[in-house]
Amino acid sequence: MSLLQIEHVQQTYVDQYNGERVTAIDDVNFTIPEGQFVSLIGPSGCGKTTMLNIVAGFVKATGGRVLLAGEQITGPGVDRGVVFQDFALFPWMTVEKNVAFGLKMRGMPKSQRLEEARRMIGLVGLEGFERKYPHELSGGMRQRAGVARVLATEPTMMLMDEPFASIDAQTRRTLQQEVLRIWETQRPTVLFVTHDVEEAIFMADRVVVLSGRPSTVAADLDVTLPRPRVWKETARDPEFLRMRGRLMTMLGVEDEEEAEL
Ligand SMILES: Nc1ncnc2c1ncn2[C@@H]1O[C@H](COP(=O)(O)OP(=O)(O)OP(=O)(O)O)[C@@H](O)[C@H]1O
Repeated sequence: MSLLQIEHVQQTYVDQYNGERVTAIDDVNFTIPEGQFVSLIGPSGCGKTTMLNIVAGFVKATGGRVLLAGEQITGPGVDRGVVFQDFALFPWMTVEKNVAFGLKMRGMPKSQRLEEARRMIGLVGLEGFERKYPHELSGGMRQRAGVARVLATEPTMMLMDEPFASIDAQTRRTLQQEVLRIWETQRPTVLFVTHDVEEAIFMADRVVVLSGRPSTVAADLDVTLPRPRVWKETARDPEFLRMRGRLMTMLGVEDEEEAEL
C-alpha cells in the first residue's frame, strides 16, 4: 500500500480583496510508496506549495482527500516534518536546543535529548556550532540545522518546500548532496517542492509534474539514476541530460541557463 495517497485534490481560493475565485488545483492524483523521494515541479502558481500545505495539514483542500498510512489527513501532526525555505528555526534557541525541541516533540526524555541532538547535529555536519544561535550561522548552516531538527522527530514523511531556494548556487549543490546522504541513512518518505528542474531530478526517485493552473498531473517520471549521487557524475549521466531536456521542454524552458523557472 502507498504511504501517501492524494485523491482528486482540488483547491479553490477566494481572493480576499476582490472576492474572485481562483482554482489553483483542478484535480490532482498521485501516490507515494514508503521510502520514496518525490519531487513536485510545475510552472509558477500551479499549486505546488498549496499541495504541500494540504499534505502538511495546514490547508484543508476544497475537494478530494489525502491519506497518510490509510488515515485521512485532517490537520498537522508529528508524523509529518516540514522544512521551509526560511529555515523555521527558533531564533531565541541555540542550534542544539532547536534540534532538541524536535526530540521533545517525539516524546524523548529530557536526559537523552541533548546527546541525541548532538548526534543529529554531527550527522548534518554542524559539530562545533551546537551553542550558536541561528543569526550566527550562514544560510546553508541554518538550513542544515532545520533539516536536523525535522529529522530528529523521525517523521513518517518529510515535506520540503524549496528548502535551498535562498542559498547561493555553490552551497546549494553541496547541501543537496548532503541532504541526500542523510536521507540515505534514514530513508524517510519525502515530498520535495522545487521549481529547479536539475534539483528535482538530482534529488528524487520520481518527478511529478503539475500542469499550469488549474493544475492536474501532467507527467510522472521515474528517475533511475544510480545512488549515491554526486553532482560531478550525475550531471554528466545521459539519463540526467535526457530527463532535463524533456522536463525543460514540457515546462517551456528554452535555454539551459534558465533551468530555474
Ligand atoms: N492563501 C491564499 N489565498 C488566495 N490565493 C492563494 C493563496 N495561496 C495560494 N493562492 C493562489 O493559488 C495559486 C497557487 O499558489 P501556490 O503558492 O500553491 O503555487 P506554487 O506552484 O507553489 O507557486 P510558485 O512556484 O510561484 O511558488 C496562485 O495563484 C496563488 O496566488
